[in-house]
Amino acid sequence: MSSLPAPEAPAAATAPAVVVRTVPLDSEESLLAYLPAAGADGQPETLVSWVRRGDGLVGWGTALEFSAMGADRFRAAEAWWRSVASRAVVRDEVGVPGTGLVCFGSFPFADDSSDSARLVVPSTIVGRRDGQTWLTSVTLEPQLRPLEAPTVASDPPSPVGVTFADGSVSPSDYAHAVAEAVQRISSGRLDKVVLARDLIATAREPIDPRWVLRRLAERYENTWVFAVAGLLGATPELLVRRDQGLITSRVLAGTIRRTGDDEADLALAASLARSSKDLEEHEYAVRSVAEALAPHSSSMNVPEAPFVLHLPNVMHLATDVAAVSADDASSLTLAASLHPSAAVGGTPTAEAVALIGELEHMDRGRYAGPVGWMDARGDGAWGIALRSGAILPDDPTSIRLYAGCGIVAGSDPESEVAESNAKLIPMRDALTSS
Ligand SMILES: C=C(O[C@@H]1C=C(C(=O)O)C=C[C@H]1O)C(=O)O
Repeated sequence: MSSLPAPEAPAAATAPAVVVRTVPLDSEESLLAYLPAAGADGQPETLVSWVRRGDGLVGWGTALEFSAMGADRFRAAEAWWRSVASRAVVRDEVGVPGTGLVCFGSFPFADDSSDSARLVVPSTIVGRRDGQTWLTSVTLEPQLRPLEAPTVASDPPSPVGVTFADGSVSPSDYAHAVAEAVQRISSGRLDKVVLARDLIATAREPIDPRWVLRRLAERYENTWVFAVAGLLGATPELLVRRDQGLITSRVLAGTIRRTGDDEADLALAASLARSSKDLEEHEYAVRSVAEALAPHSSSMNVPEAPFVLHLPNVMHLATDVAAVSADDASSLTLAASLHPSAAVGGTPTAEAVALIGELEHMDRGRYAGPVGWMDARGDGAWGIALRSGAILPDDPTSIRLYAGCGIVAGSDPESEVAESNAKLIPMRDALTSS
């Protein structure tokens, strides 16, 4: 009888035990102001952020990190996190979602991406929820140490001499891909596919992510401003949040560009809310989220009609789905079961993802994948990494920006190029304006 291969060592045996302490912090300072400048021991990619309207989490330093690739990346990350959480010694004097042990994560969109999923446990975290601020420290030392209050960092320098160049998909390549997708949709093989393109921005000096994050937070208050392992952005789309038994998701699909004239924009918002092309695109996205959450929920509220979400650059049809959690699936497990939603993949999912692989000619990396945070209880929030860019790992002066659009039977290639340009505005402006 041939012997079976030895089972893999359980991750719990390898994840080191961390000591975690959370204390209240008396502060009204903006969270992003705490992020330290990159230095010899603080490379820019160790900064993490998940901030909206002043609340959220920022962190720096790396106590632990994990990476995984391929189709198994979510499961591997979840297993690692459980092992870390089970071995952690935690003293939490605040006790709300986001205190105690917390990781930040970012996942590639595609199973075959050459990029890897990352989970990071920062050594210092400053968080705020409903005006209550706290400080968390994570160490590998067996002793609890007294915590030092974090200091407000100096203002980050603005990027200098930024130029933009086509990435792997030029606007005309993109228009061709959209036209081809419309044909495939007309031939009945699928209903919707989301196609994306990229742009490379290059500065004269390494880009300070803190500059970008501050600009995004100032201008895009209806978004979550995120940073994980060099991926930065301001996403208006919440894939899923689990907060003490309540599950929520903000689904976006259906977009119109803003003109800058408030009255004209109101008329456009009304036309978006009536547009059958956009309502159809939106319906696919809402349905994909409701179906994926159903097995984990005891009751769910899906509003019948979307509202219009106003951002400075675009307006979207939006639906907030709410559900009561029926099992102990963590926020990451929920995010994994929702990914890729029809907002960034298409309908049906398998056909759409295959068509993206065929027509897009680009590795999305972690763009359009889940990005967010999770605590030791599994509560957390995961956005879809949109309106974002990834600092090139081997060239910190450059960042690859991405934008995509949902394509349905009625889509027009030139309008989709224009829509993708509008979706690039937040990151372009954050890199160029003073
Ligand atoms: C794919 C992106 O955005 C998604 C596509 C949308 C659309 O096509 O209407 C709207 C919001 C997002 O779900 C992006 O910003 O890159």
